Amino acid sequence: MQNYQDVYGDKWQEINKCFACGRNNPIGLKLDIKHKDDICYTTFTPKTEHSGWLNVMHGGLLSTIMDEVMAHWLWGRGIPAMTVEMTTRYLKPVPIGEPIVVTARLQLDRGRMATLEADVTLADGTQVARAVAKYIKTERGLQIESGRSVTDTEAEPEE
Ligand SMILES: CCCCCCCCCCCC(=O)SCCNC(=O)CCNC(=O)[C@H](O)C(C)(C)COP(=O)(O)OP(=O)(O)OC[C@H]1O[C@@H](n2cnc3c(N)ncnc32)[C@H](O)[C@@H]1OP(=O)(O)O
Repeated sequence: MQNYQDVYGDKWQEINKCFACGRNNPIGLKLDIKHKDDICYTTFTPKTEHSGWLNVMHGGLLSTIMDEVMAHWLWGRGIPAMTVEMTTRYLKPVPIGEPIVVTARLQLDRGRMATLEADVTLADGTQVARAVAKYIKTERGLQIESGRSVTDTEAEPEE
């Protein structure tokens, strides 16, 4: 199965505008997501501009990072997939300025659907959030072209 890296090769990071992992998105988080054994993980230190409540990291942003790491678990194993459902549990506030580790692993892989779980811990190991999400496998993910959603098996890369 082909994914974007197979198609775009070295140009991938130039083209990838993902808010979470794109190196070429000026307002993105530029996450560096790593794979190890049966997990996928990243680290992130929230800054003031990532706040929700005073001195607390925004919960939606935390969910974004968990979603991204879970999605990479699949994509990194050659399984392009899109998020269709996600449930997040916020256990403790994440303080601005404190590094977090976000880890994802596979829960269930059945047919077109994969269920993944993620958790977020502080440097001292305290678990501050967790999530479970469902992903539908797609040929190479989806692209929105001209305001229309298409499977990109129909669309060729421009360069
Ligand atoms: C290294 C490179 C890095 C690259 C890394 C890239 C990272 C990715 C980015 C992070 C992830 C994202 O943000 S993804 C962006 C947010 N997500 C999206 O935009 C997805 C929007 N959704 C869709 O476009 C659509 O739902 C699709 C295309 C995914 C699926 O549509 P479809 O093909 O028509 O499929 P559909 O019939 O609806 O569903 C197929 C089957 O799944 C079931 N199903 C559907 N949803 C659910 C659900 N939530 N829970 C249970 N079951 C479900 C249906 O009942 C059906 O069962 P049955 O009838 O077959 O039994």
